[in-house]
Amino acid sequence: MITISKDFMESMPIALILTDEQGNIYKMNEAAVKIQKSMGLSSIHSIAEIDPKFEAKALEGQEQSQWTHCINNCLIQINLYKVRYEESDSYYLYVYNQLKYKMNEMDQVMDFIDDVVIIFNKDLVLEKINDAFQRHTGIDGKAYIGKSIFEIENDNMLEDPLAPKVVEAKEILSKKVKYSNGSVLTLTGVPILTKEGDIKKVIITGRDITKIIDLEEKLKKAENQKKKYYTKLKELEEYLGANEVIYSSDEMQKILNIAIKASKTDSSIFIWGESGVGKEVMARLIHNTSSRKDKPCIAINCAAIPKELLESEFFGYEEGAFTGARKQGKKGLFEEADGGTIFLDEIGELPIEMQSKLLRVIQENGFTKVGGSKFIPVNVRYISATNLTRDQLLNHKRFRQDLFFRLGVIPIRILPLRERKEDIFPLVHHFLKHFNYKYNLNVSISKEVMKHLYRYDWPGNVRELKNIIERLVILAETDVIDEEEYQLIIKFDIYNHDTGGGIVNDSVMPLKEAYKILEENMIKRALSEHSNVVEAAERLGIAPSTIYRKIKKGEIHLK
Ligand SMILES: Nc1ncnc2c1ncn2[C@@H]1O[C@H](COP(=O)(O)OP(=O)(O)OP(=O)(O)O)[C@@H](O)[C@H]1O
Repeated sequence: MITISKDFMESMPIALILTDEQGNIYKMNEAAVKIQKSMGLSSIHSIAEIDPKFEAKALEGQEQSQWTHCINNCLIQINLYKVRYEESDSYYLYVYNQLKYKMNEMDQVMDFIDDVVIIFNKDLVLEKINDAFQRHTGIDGKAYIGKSIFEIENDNMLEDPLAPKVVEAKEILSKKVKYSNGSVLTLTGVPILTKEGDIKKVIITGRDITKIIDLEEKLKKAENQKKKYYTKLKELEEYLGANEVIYSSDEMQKILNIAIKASKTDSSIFIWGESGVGKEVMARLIHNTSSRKDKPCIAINCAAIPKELLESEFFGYEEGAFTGARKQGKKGLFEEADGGTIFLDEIGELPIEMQSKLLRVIQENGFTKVGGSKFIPVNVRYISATNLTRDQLLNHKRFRQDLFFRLGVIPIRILPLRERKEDIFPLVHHFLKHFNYKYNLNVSISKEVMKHLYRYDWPGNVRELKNIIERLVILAETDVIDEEEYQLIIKFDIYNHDTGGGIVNDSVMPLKEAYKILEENMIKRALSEHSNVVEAAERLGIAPSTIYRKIKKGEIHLK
């Protein structure tokens, strides 16, 4: 152990600090006081106040060691010795040697960058490394400045290091490195060559991709989950029969036989039937059993689209076709349905001008967009539906015969529910299962209630039955609905389920309810006095789509 004197301490131009084993400062020379002041510290008592890391070195009992560190942008080399001072007990002597190297503007800029920058000289001695390295990896890279890459051990940064490979290959190389703090960086090493083609420097840049990897993993998990949910959904669909046509009557069996046969061809199909009998359900079944099942089935409610928008909705429009048009133009429903099926619901409400245009599309197997001149070929199967009678549709000159013959190659008539009462029983069970599952309940109905449902006329057909079952499931107070509870729940219905259709409105009731009844009455009267919804709506001063919406929502029951 060397012995140092007071004179030696004072005469040395480099900073010297003496501490005891715990790092408590015993003596500092003038140069050390300068460093202390430059750090903005008025007085220091422990070496840990300069940097806790130094104290750790002494505590490790290192007798002699050397390391470099950055203080105030200056690179300091520190030597630690165990010494005897003036013949007294042993002390630790910290010798601070400020290296010539001083952080310049470039280094400060480097420290601002979020990506890692590491620079090695031609001999692979670490010249510069920015703060980002420590931020991302938790490793104090600056402590290794001045050391050769081969001297630096014990951290992942240099395990199988990239720089020697770049020197060898003299080309840009990349690799992914995982650090002990869990971060993953992609490092890219670029060789800087002299004119002669020798290595001058190696610059390594690194980007923290931990978040990207996390996201990738999350995405993978989400994809797997999506697959699982999709399978579950399919199972559920099967369980709940979401796409199923429920029936047990011979009449419905015959209708289905025709529909399935028809689905194997590309012929147009025309479905007749009262509102809510299941025309759309049938159309989807035909599409799903046809060879077009993997292509879209686009349903268009001809009465719900405002007259002025029909053409652009059907065929789309070109850029700038009219004021208010979308800049990039728009695909029409026909283009969307290409290869698949178009279901033209409420076809009887299609204005006469659109009927001519539709006829042309069917004849030419293609169309031009609004404002366009290019012919767009289209291959679709047409399924049309109406709740008008044949007489209402054809005998009032509202529908073109030629179009009807084109659309109605195969006619299918779905009977109202009251004419196929055997279907009521399976439908009730199907909807009970469906809504019990949906609302997580376990409601069933008594035999007496089933008798009521069977006796009832169902002017709103399957849609009305579905609505009633949903209401029973939601409002039931007990698990098995008996007659008394049924009457209570049904009491507020605008239809009297026992008589099969009379309006109950002879008692005082909330005005909202009364208004609903009046509204339904008026709409029904208008519909019975006019041959189609458009005329009825005109008379009532409302849009045809409002009537259709109310029918769909079960607010209007048609008989
Ligand atoms: N046979 C059936 N099996 C299962 N659900 C059915 C059946 N028939 C109809 N539904 C259900 O009843 C409701 C009405 O059916 P859909 O919309 O197909 O009737 P629609 O005749 O097309 O009515 P609208 O003429 O008002 O358009 C839908 O919720 C449908 O799922």
